[in-house]
Amino acid sequence: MKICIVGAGAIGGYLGAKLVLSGEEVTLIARGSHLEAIQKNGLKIILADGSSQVANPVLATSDFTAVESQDVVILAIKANSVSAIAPSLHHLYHEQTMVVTAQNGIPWWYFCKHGGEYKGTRLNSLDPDGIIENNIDIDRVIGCVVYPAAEIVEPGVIQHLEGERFTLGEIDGSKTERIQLLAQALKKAGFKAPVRNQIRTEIWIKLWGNIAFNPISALTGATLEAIAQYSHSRELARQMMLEAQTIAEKLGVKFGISLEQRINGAEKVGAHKTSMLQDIEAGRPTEIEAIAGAVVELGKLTQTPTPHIDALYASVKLLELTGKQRR
Ligand SMILES: NC(=O)C1=CN([C@@H]2O[C@H](COP(=O)(O)OP(=O)(O)OC[C@H]3O[C@@H](n4cnc5c(N)ncnc54)[C@H](OP(=O)(O)O)[C@@H]3O)[C@@H](O)[C@H]2O)C=CC1
Ligand SMILES: CC(C)(CO)C(=O)C(=O)O
Repeated sequence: MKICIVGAGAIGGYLGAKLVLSGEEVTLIARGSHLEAIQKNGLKIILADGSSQVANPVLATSDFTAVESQDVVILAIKANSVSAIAPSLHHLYHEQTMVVTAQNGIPWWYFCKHGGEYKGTRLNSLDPDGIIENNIDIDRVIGCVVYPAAEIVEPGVIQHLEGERFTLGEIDGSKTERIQLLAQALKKAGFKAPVRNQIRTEIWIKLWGNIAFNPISALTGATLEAIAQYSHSRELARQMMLEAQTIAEKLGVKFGISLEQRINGAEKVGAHKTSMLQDIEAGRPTEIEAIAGAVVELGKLTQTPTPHIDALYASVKLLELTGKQRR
């Protein structure tokens, strides 16, 4: 398959490198010193057991116009970067090209093909001007939930920490031939790629942890393990997660695991800095809108009070703002 990874960073780089090594025709879109290092030396992944491999893609570029049409485009840029690249994606399309959203948070397409009273609602926190919706035909979209944890440790080098699962789902829940082909390619590359008919449930289960742990870590500098083990921050996480659960249940989602199991799952990842904390430390914008802003918006839509999420959302937004002022 011809697969283009848009944003070959921590997750996209890990995914892309293993797909290259399994024999897929992979193009990587990256930029800056990371792109230069990939072009010069290939993309190196260091696996959790300390071993490493170098993958040489068909092409590594920052220029969307230099890429030929693809069977699969995997969006592995941060959720807050999608609107900037959406108008360039048409260069990568043929008629059947799939677009896989490999990101944390509520995706911009959440209410597309959804049914019920909120059918077709566009979330302003995610796609205020409709740029994404207008540039990514919804029939191309495949939902994806990212479970691995990884980091760019130096330009051209990705450290994989743990996790192999990329859960997939058509957004209307159907089991299509195209999604099975995609799942097969991911499995051949060594990933777990279950195909689910309720991808929004999977998205909420992942987000359940991110909505609490990512903002708390961004504000305090604490790791997942530390937040889960200190009783007051564990309780704060629980309150945020209860608010999110109430909203999700009003939208028809049924959580198959308990809140305590989800917190314990995050704790087991260990002394890991969340991606939001990594963004704050690097002075980058965060994914606060996809992870918390969208949930605040969904709270208003479903008339669900979200006082704990609101407080953390406001604080991370302020941190971003004052961070920018300091730079
Ligand atoms: N890292 C992790 O452990 C996990 C991440 N996730 C999720 O996965 C998604 C990807 O995160 P992650 O891999 O950490 O992010 P990274 O920042 O590591 O990777 C994204 C890459 O895309 C590049 N990029 C952004 N815009 C462009 C552009 N216009 N042209 C070329 N390159 C571009 C970035 O470059 P630059 O740095 O210059 O902006 C960066 O290298 C996020 O939604 C995240 O929440 C989910 C689970 C775990
Ligand atoms: C913490 C982790 C790896 C898993 O919950 C994550 O999703 C993030 O850092 O954003």
